[in-house]
Amino acid sequence: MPPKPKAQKRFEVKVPDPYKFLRTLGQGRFGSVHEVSKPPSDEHFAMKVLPFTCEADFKKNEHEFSKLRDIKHRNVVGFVEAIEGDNTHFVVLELCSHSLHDEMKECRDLGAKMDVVRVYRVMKDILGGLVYLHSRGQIYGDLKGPNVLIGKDGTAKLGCDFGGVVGVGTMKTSNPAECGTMQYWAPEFFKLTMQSDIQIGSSAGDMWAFGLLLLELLTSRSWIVGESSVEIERSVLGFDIDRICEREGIVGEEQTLFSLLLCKNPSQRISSAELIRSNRLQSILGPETPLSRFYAENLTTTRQQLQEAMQATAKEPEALLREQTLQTSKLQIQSLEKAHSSSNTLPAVPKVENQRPTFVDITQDGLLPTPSIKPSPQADSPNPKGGSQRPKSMTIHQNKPSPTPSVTPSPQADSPNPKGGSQRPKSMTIHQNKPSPTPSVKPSPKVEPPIPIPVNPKPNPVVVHLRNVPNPVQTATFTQASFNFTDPSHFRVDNNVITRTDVGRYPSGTPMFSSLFLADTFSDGVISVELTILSLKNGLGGMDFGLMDSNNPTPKLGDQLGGDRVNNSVSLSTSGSLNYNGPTFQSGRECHPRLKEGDRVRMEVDLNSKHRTLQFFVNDNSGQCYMSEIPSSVKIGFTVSKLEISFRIDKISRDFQPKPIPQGMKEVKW
Ligand SMILES: Nc1ncnc2c1ncn2[C@@H]1O[C@H](COP(=O)(O)OP(=O)(O)OP(=O)(O)O)[C@@H](O)[C@H]1O
Repeated sequence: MPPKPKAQKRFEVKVPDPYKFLRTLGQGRFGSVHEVSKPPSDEHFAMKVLPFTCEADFKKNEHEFSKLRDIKHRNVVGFVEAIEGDNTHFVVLELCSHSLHDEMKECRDLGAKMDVVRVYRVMKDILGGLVYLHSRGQIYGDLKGPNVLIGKDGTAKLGCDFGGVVGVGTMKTSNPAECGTMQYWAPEFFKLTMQSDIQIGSSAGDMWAFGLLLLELLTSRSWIVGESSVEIERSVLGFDIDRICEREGIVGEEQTLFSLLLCKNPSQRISSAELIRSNRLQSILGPETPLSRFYAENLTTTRQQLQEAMQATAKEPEALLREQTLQTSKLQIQSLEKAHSSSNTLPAVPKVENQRPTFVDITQDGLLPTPSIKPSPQADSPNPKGGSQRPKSMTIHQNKPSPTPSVTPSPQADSPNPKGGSQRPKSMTIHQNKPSPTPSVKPSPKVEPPIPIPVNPKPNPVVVHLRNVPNPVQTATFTQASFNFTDPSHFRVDNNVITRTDVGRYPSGTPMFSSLFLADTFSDGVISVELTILSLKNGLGGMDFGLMDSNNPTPKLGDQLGGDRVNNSVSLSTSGSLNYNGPTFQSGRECHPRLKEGDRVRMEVDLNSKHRTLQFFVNDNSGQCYMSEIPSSVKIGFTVSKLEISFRIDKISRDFQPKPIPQGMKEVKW
């Protein structure tokens, strides 16, 4: 039995009246931060508890508060009051939802980059705060991700940092460690550290840090590295923005912006006022429309907000949203099709021998009366192009032993179920239909009448009326309809292509993971699910493909298959790592190279073998490890990040001969 984790003690922090302690938000270098309420009002605040040990510290704090009292700007965290306690200052501040660093970390954990529109939106807010401070002759002095807080409405704000710098004056100290964060120091500051009473920080220094932060957000990595101050100094002085732009493919207006921000000569560096006047950020963002503003601000999609945003463009909201997702996924599919048909790399259409597909009722959560389905004559006809072209529509059929004498059922398909109880059909395969002409997608931004939800006119696909689904998806053409969506509003399902549809529709900080599962529970047999990654939006999207113990509750928004909130689950993530959260430990293990667009991923689950194994194949290649002793009853599913991704489920098969585990392959025990 693994040792039980110790129950976490809950510490109540004593806060001055009339405030009431609610919870601890975090710990900084100079004190802790807590969420507090102020009864009888419903308002919540952040309270920084700053202990002081000497008169000098006390005076320094008081001096800083006096300056902060005058600062009122939507892009600077609001200062409410400071209360003096026993050797402690309690500083009451506007409560924010999280820090920019949290957002960056969320993306990095996924191996993804932050959405570019979001990056520029945040940077515009930060610039607003800097312009305000600089225009008052003040500097910020410690600009970095953890010091940028995100308000409840998604607005970025400069945090009030207490220590060597407070964002309200020049920093004069004999201890460089107190002066902001060395990694964000402008090159000119390093020349000063030899002096005993150094002055670090200037408005030009803020702009250097601004450029560095922008670069970090766009490229999802830190460019100034080093453990010691000597190493950091070497890294800053050797920093070459032209080379970085070349390496990262940063061109045009963006490159110009970086060269103006990250130029080593502070007198040539663009000032905050010049930058905001030049409208460079705006030109990179592109012309704003009410809708783009709406998306960019990542506001919660309430129907009212959406309609307000739509009124100006006089479009029907659902149609626009639908149109947008449709066009994106169609364009993605088209371009992939082109690439695939020219490179001939797509897998051949699975050919089902000895079995004649029949059709079973398909319902979603038992809600749907199944439309009558007739087998299409195309379903079994060979692909005239030899399987190299992606057919335009696919269906999952479930095969039953056919009464037709000419059809010999597969021996596995009819073999008695050793465990007796299961009524499931023995084999389930997705068949691909003949190519049909690709619907032409007009790239024109012109407003079209509402695009009807695509209901394939051919008899094969089953139309699933998703219930209780907020826009944009009310109906989806989906065949393996027994997909049980955790929250279907996050996905569009179109001919087995699953696309995350809610990109950019949530306030920042909203958990980004959403899951969907095959409704079947698998308790025996050999099961394989194969999918193709159609779009990772240049590496931005992320997905976890795997299984969990069928006794698990359905994961909630924010839970990630294989992640720390879904016990007894395992997944292969698009980073290529096998993530496992089991009864004894949690781990991530390198299994495959990072997945890319076009990759075919197959999960093979063998519940019949003695050790119940699980293997992932990418483009038919085995990974570095496999899993054994997986639960005896599992649910198969996906967790998709909030970032854009789409993938196509190509095949679900049962009861075939599993691939043997290669000799010497690393075993990961459940
Ligand atoms: N106004 C606020 N609203 C919500 N959370 C806050 C607020 N201010 C700070 N926090 C959170 O409290 C934690 C501690 O913040 P604090 O500013 O004290 O330190 P820090 O910025 O993390 O580190 P350092 O002290 O090195 O600057 C962080 O997680 C921060 O995001």
